[in-house]
Amino acid sequence: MELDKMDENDWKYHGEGNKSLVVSHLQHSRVLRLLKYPSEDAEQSHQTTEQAHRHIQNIVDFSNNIMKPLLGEKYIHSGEIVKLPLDFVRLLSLKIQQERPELRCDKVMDTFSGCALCLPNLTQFNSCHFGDQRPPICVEIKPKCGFLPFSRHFTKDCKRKVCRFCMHQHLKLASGKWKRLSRYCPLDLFSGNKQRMYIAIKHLLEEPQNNFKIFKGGELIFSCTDDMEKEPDLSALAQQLRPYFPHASGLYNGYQPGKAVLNEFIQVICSALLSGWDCSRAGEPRKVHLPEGRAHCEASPLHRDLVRNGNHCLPKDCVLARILQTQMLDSLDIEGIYPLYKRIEQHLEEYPKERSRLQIDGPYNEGFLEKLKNCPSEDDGSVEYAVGKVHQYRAAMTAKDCSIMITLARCGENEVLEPNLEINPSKPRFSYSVSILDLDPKPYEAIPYQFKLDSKIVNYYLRSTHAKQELATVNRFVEREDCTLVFHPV
Ligand SMILES: O=P(O)(O)O[C@@H]1[C@@H](OP(=O)(O)O)[C@H](OP(=O)(O)O)[C@H](O)[C@H](OP(=O)(O)O)[C@H]1OP(=O)(O)O
Ligand SMILES: Nc1ncnc2c1ncn2[C@@H]1O[C@H](COP(=O)(O)OP(=O)(O)OP(=O)(O)O)[C@@H](O)[C@H]1O
Repeated sequence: MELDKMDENDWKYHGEGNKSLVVSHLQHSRVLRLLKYPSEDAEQSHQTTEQAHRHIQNIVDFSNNIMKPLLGEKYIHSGEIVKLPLDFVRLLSLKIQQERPELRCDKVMDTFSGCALCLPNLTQFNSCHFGDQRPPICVEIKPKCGFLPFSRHFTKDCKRKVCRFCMHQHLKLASGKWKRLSRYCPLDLFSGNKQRMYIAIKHLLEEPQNNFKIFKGGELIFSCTDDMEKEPDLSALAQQLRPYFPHASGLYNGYQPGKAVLNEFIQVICSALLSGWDCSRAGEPRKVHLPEGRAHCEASPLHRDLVRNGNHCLPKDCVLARILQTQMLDSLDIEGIYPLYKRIEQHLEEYPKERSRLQIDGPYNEGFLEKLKNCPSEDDGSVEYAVGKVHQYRAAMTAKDCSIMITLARCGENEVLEPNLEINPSKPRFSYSVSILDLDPKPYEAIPYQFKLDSKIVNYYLRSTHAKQELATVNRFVEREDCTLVFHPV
């Protein structure tokens, strides 16, 4: 990429989240990830070139030096900072504006600094591939938090029974963020149990929200649409996927072939999520077990027996296990972290110069990782303990908000693959690559906001489920009253 010859016509809109916007190159397998600002005060709130550069450098450092050792080198592409010509960025911003989804237009792309992150396009296969004409399929999953927290600091018991994602759904529905409740439960996806994982992915397909996307040849073909009332078109998706599962189309003698295609597709995703074990090592892969009682969410629509009696563990090196273990660095929950945050704030009031020694705002280097890893297991009342726990919490928060990209390519019929590239020898042959993206550090200053949000989510969940229970009781009572009238004629 020649930075002095950048042409906006070589790039197209690819996607965006809350904090960044991504464009992809038309020929090369690269993307640019640019920062975003709230549109109402973009002129005032934008960062100087130097600040934006520092911000993106922090993202790269956090990804490289903190998240990579925790999640595993092979899953992570941290990218490199590039300085783009401002004319190019402004023209690019104008070019892509009409393609942006309405729900993201409360923010504008950074056209002031010229700084961006250049990354491989993970929706495409980077190695030249495999004699098959079909373009690669890429599945993006934002799995969210996969365990029930445990902490003696809880003020509400329901946090031990219902996971944060399922509780949050009620608040999101009430605030109008989404129009339907998702039946997806992260604890099912992270269970390692194939039946539970299958159903979790099925629920993501039925209601993708911002947790599930599919790309074909780098183009988005399935996600939540701007018209949130509209249900996802699974028949159209099956049609798109049919060429990858020719065998499935013939199943059931043509009866509901779309279902057979989606069924096989889900199984391939499950296999990729559970893969990662080095086949060359002898013996069975080591497993990660969640402590009993922390892997079952009472709000999951799955049948209790399936959840309680199945086999629930993850192969140790699979992407889900690595993400889950990092999420579980949050061992105190926000209710335990908030008092430690206040301890740090008090300390910094007295000794403001300590901010840099304690690496509150970075740098995200070996020193930061040491503080995170060597945090004492018991609270000795020190600021060092508080800082270690807060650093752990922040890495865990990043892992709770990251996304997994699984890129799949069909192998040509006579292809000979390296053994760890093949998913399931008895099924259609796919090679795959699994990556983790969006590993930005979560700001230390956001802890008070997270504390308030947590209590809002829990209180709203309790109110809305109690209201429903009361309504159900009243309905039952009214039904009984109806019966009384029938059986006691006047
Ligand atoms: O708080 P949550 O769980 O709602 O997560 C936020 C996400 O909402 P979600 O629930 O996934 O729809 C939210 O995603 P959306 O903008 O809703 O797609 C962001 O990822 C946000 O992170 P950041 O502030 O941009 O760094 C996320 O905030 P963090 O809590 O990870 O900082
Ligand atoms: N390297 C990549 N290759 C291909 N697509 C990418 C890449 N990085 C990001 N994307 C796409 O761009 C979208 C937005 O990127 P990203 O999730 O990093 O944004 P964000 O603003 O940080 O998200 P969040 O809302 O979680 O804070 C992703 O959902 C993904 O579809």
